[in-house]
Amino acid sequence: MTVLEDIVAGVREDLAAREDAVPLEDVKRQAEARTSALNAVDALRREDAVTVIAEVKRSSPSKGALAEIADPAGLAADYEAGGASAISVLTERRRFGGSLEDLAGVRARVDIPVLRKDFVVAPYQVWEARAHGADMVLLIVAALEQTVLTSLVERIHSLGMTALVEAHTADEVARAADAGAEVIGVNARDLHTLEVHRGVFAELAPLVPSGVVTVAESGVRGPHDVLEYARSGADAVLVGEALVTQRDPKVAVADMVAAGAHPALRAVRSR
Ligand SMILES: O=P(O)(O)OC[C@@H](O)[C@@H](O)c1c[nH]c2ccccc12
Repeated sequence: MTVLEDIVAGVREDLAAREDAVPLEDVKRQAEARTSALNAVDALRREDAVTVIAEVKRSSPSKGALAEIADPAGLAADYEAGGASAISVLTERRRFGGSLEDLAGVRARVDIPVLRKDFVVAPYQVWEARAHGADMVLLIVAALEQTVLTSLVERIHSLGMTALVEAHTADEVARAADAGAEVIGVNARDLHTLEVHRGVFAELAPLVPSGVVTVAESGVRGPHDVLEYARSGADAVLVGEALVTQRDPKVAVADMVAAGAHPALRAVRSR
């Protein structure tokens, strides 16, 4: 069993328990009571700069515990103040220490789009995301059959949200595009082995259809990596570990945002 398969098995067990506890009809009612989702595509695509999606993540399967994060909403507010364009909230419990409460708390605190970062395999989780205020939902191509992927993208879009569809190979980029993704993430981390190869982004970014927002995920250590991903064609970068482990996350985000707005990038981005 790969790491990804192991995580998804745990997610399915937790999902079954929630489905028993809260009927889908109730989740739908909560989702419908929410104000409309924010437009994540507009927030992430900027003519003149690479945008930063800052992540709330307590631990990870590769590194174990990263940060306590007693106040996820406060951390997200710091990210927003530092200039982040969106917030990613891990809601997976077993390996990442997250929850849907974290998501709702962050949503209540910031005015920028919020991503539910989890291993979404069923429509129930998409309704849950909206019920807890998500504007964006992550879908991992490697974890989903194509028909399921396509129907989840449609469900996310029909609820007014944006799907961030994550790929790690050329074939997965093609599948993400075929599924109707408006935002495609290239994850430098292989979720089967957890190895990070930053070069994967530069290799795959040219395969993302024009007009689709391109997100570079994982492995950003600081502003220089933001610049590097930007030069390789990223519209946005998604950063977790390098932010949650900083003493001053607001300053850390601001430094990355500044790197993404570097004047030298304008020439690259206008090509
Ligand atoms: O902490 P990093 O290396 O900055 O990575 C952030 C993000 O890309 C990573 O958390 C991630 C990317 N895809 C995922 C899928 C599930 C869980 C987590 C992830």
